[in-house]
Amino acid sequence: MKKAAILGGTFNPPHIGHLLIGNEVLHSLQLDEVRFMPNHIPPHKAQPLDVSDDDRVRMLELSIEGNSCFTIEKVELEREGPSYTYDSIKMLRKIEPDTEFYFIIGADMIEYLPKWHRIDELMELIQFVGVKRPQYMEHTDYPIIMVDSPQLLLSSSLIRERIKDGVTIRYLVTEKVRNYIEEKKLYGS
Ligand SMILES: Nc1ncnc2c1ncn2[C@@H]1O[C@H](COP(=O)(O)OP(=O)(O)OP(=O)(O)O)[C@@H](O)[C@H]1O
Ligand SMILES: O=C(O)c1ccc[n+]([C@@H]2O[C@H](COP(=O)([O-])O)[C@@H](O)[C@H]2O)c1
Repeated sequence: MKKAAILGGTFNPPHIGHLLIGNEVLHSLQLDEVRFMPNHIPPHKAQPLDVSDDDRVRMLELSIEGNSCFTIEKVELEREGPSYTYDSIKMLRKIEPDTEFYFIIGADMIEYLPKWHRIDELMELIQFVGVKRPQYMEHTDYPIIMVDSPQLLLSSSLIRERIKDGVTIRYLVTEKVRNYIEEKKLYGS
C-alpha cells in the first residue's frame, strides 16, 4: 500500500509553515507522498476569497517545485459548494483503494474538529495527524497521531496583513511565490 498524507488548506497564500509541517510528517511517518489539497469554498470561513482558485494552485505549484514527494490534489476544486473534507476523502478512497490516507491538521483545526461536517464518520475513514501551532491547544479526545515539528508563529493572514502594510514577506513564502504575488499584484501589493 502506498502511504499518502493530505494537507488540506485554503493556501491564501501558501507559506513556509505549510511546507515545513508537510515535510516533518512525510519523514516522521515514512510516507511516500504529501498532497496539498486546496479547497474551493472553505467550510468555515465566512468571507469569500480575494484570490482565485487558479492563483492559489499556481502558488502551490511554485511552492512545491523541486520536491518529488510533494504533489497537489485538485479534487475539491472540481466540486461546487462547500469543500467538506468528508466528501473529498470518501471520493479519494473510492478512486484509490490501494492508498492509505492520512490527513494533516494544525492545532487550530484540532480545536475545531468537533464542528467538522460528519466528523465521527470521517474519523472512521482516515487517520488524522496533528501538529502543534503557537497560540492553540492541541488537546483532543479524538484519536489523532501527533507529530513533533518546529513551531512557527506564521499564517496566511499574517502574510496578507504584511503585504497590505507594505512589510516584507521575504523568507515567509518561497521566493517564486513572493515574485508571483508581486507580479500579479495580489493582496493589494
Ligand atoms: N504555522 C503553522 N503551524 C502549524 N500548522 C499550520 C501553520 N499554518 C497553517 N497550518 C495548518 O495548515 C492547514 C492549512 O492552513 P491554511 O491554508 O488555512 O493556512 P493559515 O495560515 O491557517 O491561513 P489563515 O491565516 O488564512 O487562516 C491547516 O490545518 C492549518 O492548521
Ligand atoms: O469538512 C469540514 O467540516 C471542515 C471544517 C474545517 C476545515 N476543514 C478542512 O481543513 C483544512 C484546513 O482548513 P483551513 O480553512 O484552515 O484551510 C481544509 O482542507 C478545510 O477544508 C474541513
